[in-house]
Amino acid sequence: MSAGTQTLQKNDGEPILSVRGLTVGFGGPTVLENLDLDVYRGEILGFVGGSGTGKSVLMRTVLRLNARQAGTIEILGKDFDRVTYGDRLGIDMRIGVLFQQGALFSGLTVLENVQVPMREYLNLPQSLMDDLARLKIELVGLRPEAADRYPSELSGGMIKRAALARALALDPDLVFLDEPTSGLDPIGAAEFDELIARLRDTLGLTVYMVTHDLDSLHAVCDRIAVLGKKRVLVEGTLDDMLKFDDPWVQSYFKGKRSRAVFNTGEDGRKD
Ligand SMILES: Nc1ncnc2c1ncn2[C@@H]1O[C@H](COP(=O)(O)OP(=O)(O)OP(=O)(O)O)[C@@H](O)[C@H]1O
Repeated sequence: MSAGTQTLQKNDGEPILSVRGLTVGFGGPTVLENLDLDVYRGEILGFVGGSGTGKSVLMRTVLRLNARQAGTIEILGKDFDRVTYGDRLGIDMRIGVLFQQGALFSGLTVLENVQVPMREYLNLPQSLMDDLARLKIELVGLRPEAADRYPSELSGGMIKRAALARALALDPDLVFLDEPTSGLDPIGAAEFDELIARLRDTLGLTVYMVTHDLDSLHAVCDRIAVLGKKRVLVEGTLDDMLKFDDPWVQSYFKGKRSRAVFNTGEDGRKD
């Protein structure tokens, strides 16, 4: 770990993702600098930070969609810089992603959307892909009829569920969720949180969730990581956040809204 990141809660589990000394920029000032982060197998990690701090850049870099200037990324036990083409394919198949707006293909039905990763990576008969896709659709709590609908015919909550079904198409070990509850009403958001927790428990998923949603952090996240000053300022439990001496972290976790969600007093203690 570089000196800048504080890990207040020691976690003896196995990291499924380990980032060290990561620096990313786009020609101007760097967006991320000397960033360290660990995500442990089986956990739900909530990733927070102010707007524009680089949460999406980090996620995209870990997904190899952005270049990096420095640093190492080890994912599912493989160092990015030392992987063969075959390793990369293997890694990609074990990672699922839910982008912020769902990013479904508008010209494809839900069933066809869920089958996109299957077509890309597997060579299966159509009837088997149909069965598998219907299973995933059921798994995320959509009714069977939703399979034949187009994205424009779905509500916001159904789009998120369909996108999650697609992210789960290849039975991944690790899923990245970019603000999964944004745009959902509080009931829809709470149901989605429950779904994430259930999938983690039943499928043994590891979940990396970028979120602004205090309810989600409280309800389902085992640990939280905070991005600020171009790096992960602190990783740990909610209690660790409440104790961490940084103005942004303090106002985020001890502000009026947080106090209502986390049931803490102004001093951060549980009421
Ligand atoms: N491809 C790119 N080229 C140039 N600058 C970029 C690129 N992608 C992101 N940035 C810049 O990186 C910074 C971080 O952006 P990013 O989208 O990661 O923030 P964020 O933390 O996800 O914000 P939000 O919570 O608002 O979504 C921003 O200043 C953005 O303009």
